[in-house]
Amino acid sequence: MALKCGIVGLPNVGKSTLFNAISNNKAEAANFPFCTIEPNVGVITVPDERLQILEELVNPQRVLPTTIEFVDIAGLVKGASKGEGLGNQFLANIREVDAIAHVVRCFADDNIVHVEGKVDPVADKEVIDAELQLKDLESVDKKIARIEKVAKSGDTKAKKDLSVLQQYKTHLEAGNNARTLELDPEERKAIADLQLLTAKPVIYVANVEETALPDGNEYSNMLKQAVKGENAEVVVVSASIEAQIAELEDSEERALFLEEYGLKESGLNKLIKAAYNILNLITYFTAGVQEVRAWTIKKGWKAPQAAGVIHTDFEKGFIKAEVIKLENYQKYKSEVACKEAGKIAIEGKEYIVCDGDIMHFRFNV
Ligand SMILES: Nc1ncnc2c1ncn2[C@@H]1O[C@H](COP(=O)(O)OP(=O)(O)OP(=O)(O)O)[C@@H](O)[C@H]1O
Ligand SMILES: [Mg+2]
Repeated sequence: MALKCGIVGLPNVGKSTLFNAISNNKAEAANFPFCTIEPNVGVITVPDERLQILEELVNPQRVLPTTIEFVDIAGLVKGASKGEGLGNQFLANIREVDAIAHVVRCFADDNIVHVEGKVDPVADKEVIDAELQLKDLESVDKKIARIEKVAKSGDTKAKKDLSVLQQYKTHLEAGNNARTLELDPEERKAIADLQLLTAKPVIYVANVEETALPDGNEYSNMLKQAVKGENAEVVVVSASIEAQIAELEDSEERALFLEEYGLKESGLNKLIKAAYNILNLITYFTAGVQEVRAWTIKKGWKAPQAAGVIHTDFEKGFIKAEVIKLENYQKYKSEVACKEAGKIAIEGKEYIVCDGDIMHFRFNV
């Protein structure tokens, strides 16, 4: 389950700087399978301190963190929904991602050209939003046209869908993002096939100058204020600082560097955490002498579905799962000791996997 996060924003706001910082990390952490993919996609490992805990206890041959893909998408300009700039291609790229990291310029630096002539994070965000909303309106209108007749003929499902679509239309036309329309999940199914761009979860990345760290500046505060009602996260980073952090090989050096700027963690870490949070993702682990590994699943997934991310056979032939809680593993130090202490739970098909569970699946093929 490779999670994709698209980096979106106006031109020249720091998207590539951020992406390059992220890609550098990829070079440092080459420890994952299938690392060669298209150049505008960076696969990065998700930092997780629990992996170190397990590594010390299990002493495996290798440790494999889970990964996230970041996609550097071309800058968007006014009129993109009508094909300006890279227009449609760019929007198709966004369609494919699970979440959007919307980079907003929050640094004042006269040397860096701003496409709109002045730094105004709220207006900038609205330019991007408006383009995405126009594209979404197009999708909604198309579907309305498609089902209108059926609805008129009395088909109940089409009638219901039509009413939901019309609500989205009104909402989008009023300059709102689809994600802020409050409907129940059942109703929302009417737009599921449309993959609306403004329905995707979003993280706003307030790109500030380094002197504004760690808490941000007047611009990032304006942005935070403006997106309050959106159920979105705002992460304050300085892309230029991230690039410098990425160049440091040594983890101690990095820690010192972060401390210097009053940061507890890198912006990249903050971004990853925000993405996990907004996408409702959790991590479980497998731990054996050959390999300790982290796996990403959605909150609420049952054991067979969770097993399926390792291999489809695990899901199809699922028999049961043996589950150890991390705190028990830490306390008893080994699987054998956990077993003796009665701390391995045998779970069936209905078990809902929890964040941090150490799983061992039994299956037959
Ligand atoms: N936090 C920051 N403070 C100061 N300057 C920055 C900051 N972040 C980025 N910059 C500078 O802004 C300029 C534009 O950055 P970058 O090329 O990453 O933008 P972009 O969003 O990728 O643009 P495009 O959409 O055109 O590809 C660069 O000169 C970069 O060094
Ligand atoms: Mg760029």
